[in-house]
Order: sequence, then structure tokens, then C-alpha cells
Amino acid sequence: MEEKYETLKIQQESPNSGVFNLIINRPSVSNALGLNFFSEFPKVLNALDQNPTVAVIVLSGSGNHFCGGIDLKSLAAMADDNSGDQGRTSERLRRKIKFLQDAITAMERCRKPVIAAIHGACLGLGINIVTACDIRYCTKDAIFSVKEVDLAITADLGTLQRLPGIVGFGKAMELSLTGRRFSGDEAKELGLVSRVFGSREELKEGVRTIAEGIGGKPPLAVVGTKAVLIRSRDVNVEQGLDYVATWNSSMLLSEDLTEASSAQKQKRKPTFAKL
Ligand SMILES: CC/C=C\C=C\CC(=O)SCCNC(=O)CCNC(=O)[C@H](O)C(C)(C)COP(=O)(O)OP(=O)(O)OC[C@H]1O[C@@H](n2cnc3c(N)ncnc32)[C@H](O)[C@@H]1OP(=O)(O)O
Repeated sequence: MEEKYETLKIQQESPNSGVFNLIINRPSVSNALGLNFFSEFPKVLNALDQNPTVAVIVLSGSGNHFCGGIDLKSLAAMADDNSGDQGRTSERLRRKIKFLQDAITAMERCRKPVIAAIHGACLGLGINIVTACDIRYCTKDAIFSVKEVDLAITADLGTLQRLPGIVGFGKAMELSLTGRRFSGDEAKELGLVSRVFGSREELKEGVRTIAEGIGGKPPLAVVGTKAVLIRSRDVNVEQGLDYVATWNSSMLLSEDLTEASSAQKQKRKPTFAKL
């Protein structure tokens, strides 16, 4: 956790808080992100996941924007690799894309909830990132765009897979084919974000309160709810029910269960062992 990263900063909300802020940290280029982000991001998420002090992660951007998208200066270099025959070149590029995808999916692999706090621009890669977060909030002046189509890219890091489940198929198709910009208020109307805050300060404070609320809940039930919901999104109801039955057969009988109901009866704040 002490390690320094080129594209990210980690800050514990306050001493003893289970809320950790993970901040995209390239403000001079509007938090545009290149290859080093994709190497650092899964490592940091894994470290946060393994750290028992961490209950909830809040992902935000430093400076004026959440994320201005892929770093356009490194985009050409990422795709420019044509040594060897066509088949080998394509296979290498496929592996590279899978590596980039895997970095974004690291948020879903992380057992702890990841909340996106979005201000300013959230474009292209930014949408791939926030759609893999568990909950999203934004400021009124946030600007979103599924921008890839304008750069002659079929979005390939998760937006086209996750956005339809969040806003509905038709809306996802419209936003992805037009690449049009939309506001924080429209993001709320679409269901992309759960709530819009008037300013960046209100966003920070509001998200901190929500994150601390989740962080105070029984940890096994929080990680179970995230894992089961993500699984249920990807399978049918019968398979989802089977998964939660297996999950709870091994995770339901915990000290958290007794503590949660005792605290409720005794009208006191519960305390749970960390995960
Ligand atoms: C395998 C492929 C995987 C993923 C592909 C993803 C596709 C995408 O992400 S598509 C989206 C790409 N992004 C863009 O097209 C955004 C372009 N930028 C903008 O629209 C604006 O810069 C802005 C982000 C809305 C910010 O506007 P503003 O606040 O007015 O500041 P600026 O003066 O415009 O920018 C400040 C500074 O940031 C640099 N910058 C912004 N975006 C990028 C970017 N995507 N890549 C590189 N650099 C970026 C901008 O150049 C400025 O830097 P200077 O040094 O001052 O020029």
C-alpha cells in the first residue's frame, strides 16, 4: 500500500476508516490513461482486496476530470505491432486486448465494493471503467460519452457488454452508435448513475457517507451480495439461485449473523471482524 504508482493514488479516508479512495492521478492530461495504468490498476485493486482494513473503495479522478479516455498519444503505439505474419500479429493484439480487459474486470474480481465518484469528463475508456464499478454517482456537470466509435474503435474493454445491463439495450445502442455527449442529469435518468450531486464537494461528502454506511455492514454479507449479484447478471435465474445456495451453505453461519441480530435487538451499533 506504501508503493508509489504513476497513474494512481491511494488515500485512506481517515485513520481507522474502512473507506479507501483510489484516485486516477494524471490530472495534467485530464486523466487520460495509457498502458501503465492497465498494469498498475489490477495490482492496486488486488492489494486493496487483500488488505483487511479496506471495506469499500471509492474510485475518483484528480484535477478537472474523472477520465478523458485512452491516452491518445499512446493509442497508436498500443496497436502498432506488425512484426511477423498476419496471424501472429493478430494473435498478439488479441492477447493485448484481453490484458486491457482483464485490468478493468479486476474491479469485479475485487471482493470489496467499488464506488465510482465521477466529475467532469468521463469519456470512452472512462465509461468502460465506471460500468465495471458496483455503484456510480456523479456531479451535475459531469459529461459522459461512449466515444470509441468516433475514433474508429469498436469499444472492446467492457462498455458494450456491461452498459446494456445498466441502461437497457436500446439506450446502450443509441449512446454507443452516436457517441454523443450526455450530462450528469441524463446519466441519472438513464440509470447509469444512482444519484447526482450539485458540486464536487457534495459528491465527495455524499459518497463518503454512503461508503462508510456500506463499510459498517456485515462484511461477509457485503462481499456475498456483490459476488452473487455479479454472478446472477451473467447466468439464468436457476443457475443464480443455485450459486447463492452454495454460497450461503458455506458463508451464512458466521459470527456476523449472531452479532447483527443481537445488536438490532439491543439497539446498539454492531461490530464485525474484518475480512
Ligand atoms: C485498445 C483501445 C482501448 C481503449 C479505447 C478507448 C477509447 C477512448 O477512450 S475514446 C475517448 C478518447 N478521448 C477523447 O477523445 C477526449 C479528448 N479530450 C477532450 O475532449 C478534452 O480534452 C477533455 C477531456 C474534455 C478536457 O477538456 P478541457 O478541460 O477543456 O481540457 P483540455 O485543455 O482539452 O485538456 C487538458 C489536457 O489534457 C489532454 N488530454 C485530454 N484528453 C486526452 C486524451 N484522451 N489523451 C491524451 N491527452 C488528453 C489535453 O491534450 C491537454 O493537454 P495539453 O498538454 O495541454 O495539450
